[in-house]
Amino acid sequence: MKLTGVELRRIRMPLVAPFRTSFGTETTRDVLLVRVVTDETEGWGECVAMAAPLYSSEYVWAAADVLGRFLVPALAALPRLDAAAVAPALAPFRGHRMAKAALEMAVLDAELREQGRPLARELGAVRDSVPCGVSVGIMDSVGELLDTVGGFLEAGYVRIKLKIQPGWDVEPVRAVRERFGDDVLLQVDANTAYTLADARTLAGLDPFGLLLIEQPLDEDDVLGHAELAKVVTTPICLDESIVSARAAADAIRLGACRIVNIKPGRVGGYLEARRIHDVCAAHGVPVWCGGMLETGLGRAANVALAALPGFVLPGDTSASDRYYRTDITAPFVLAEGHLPVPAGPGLGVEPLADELEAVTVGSEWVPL
Ligand SMILES: CSCC[C@@H](NC(=O)CCC(=O)O)C(=O)O
Ligand SMILES: [Mg+2]
Repeated sequence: MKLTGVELRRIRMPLVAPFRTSFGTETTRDVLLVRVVTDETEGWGECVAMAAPLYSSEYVWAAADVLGRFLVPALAALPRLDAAAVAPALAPFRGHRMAKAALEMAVLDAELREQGRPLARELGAVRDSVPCGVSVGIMDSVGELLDTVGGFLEAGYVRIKLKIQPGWDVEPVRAVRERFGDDVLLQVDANTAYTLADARTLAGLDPFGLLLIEQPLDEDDVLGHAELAKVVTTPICLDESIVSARAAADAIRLGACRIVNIKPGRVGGYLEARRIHDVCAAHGVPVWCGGMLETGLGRAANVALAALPGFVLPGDTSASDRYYRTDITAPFVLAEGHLPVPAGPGLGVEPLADELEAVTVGSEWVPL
């Protein structure tokens, strides 16, 4: 393939309801899309960076800048373009994994479309549908939380994840257990809101049979998670800390986690995500696919990834209507708690022109 054009497109997608975590409340998703045009076809990538650097150091304006100023020109200089060449070409530029992931995703989509191959098959999928969990934000009251959880269980979600923070942890978990019973698959996500001094509080979650406690401590505190794992019996799962296959191997060997949340955007792309899957499988560590409120483009790729053999826990791969009234692709609709793995070439989905235009707030072609 020869790169002939790259479009950076900004869209704004209002959420159906505010989504509150320990680091803030999201009401509208500010998304950067990357469209790669080659001499043969085109492909789409989605950057998962948030509007502000609150989940990680990346944010959407910085991603757009580093793509336009450094990453796309580095790709344009390649004599031959394919997805495997992207990460090595971008390696000299430090960090910016979410920006790099979006560009690699677009090149991968274009390459696979040209070859007529589905992403799921390219990654090594073994399933044609995946069981879906759902992430539930921090609420103003336990009553509101119980109504929300009840609605998602009604909708068929097979696993509930509750966002927690100091002061909103044991009580909401206890209330969900008391209302919906012990059989509901239940886990929590702290988004780094605790410190080792909170070990006792976190151990207070142990009686509730949670699948895992996700990223209780700071992204950099791998040894702290290993210490915490000696006090808390619920398995520790890492998200923000796992930025690469090497980070996954180190965290597992240090005893910092027994489960890994894989997010392709966080780790630099779907090819690195597969490497993390393989490292975890080699260590007998279960993985699941995390989410960053993706549109149908990222959702399609995440569902394909979640179909790999090591993804044995339901992921945050919820239906389009969990966050959006109207998606920019054909919506992902939950059927008996599952989403179908796209079977078409590349991502298997593409933006719907009218829906995409309706949410577009900016577009620029990067000079090659
Ligand atoms: C705005 S919060 C994004 C990061 C968060 N993601 C989720 O909770 C799942 C979001 C989704 O369903 O896409 C996480 O730390 O796992
Ligand atoms: Mg998380």
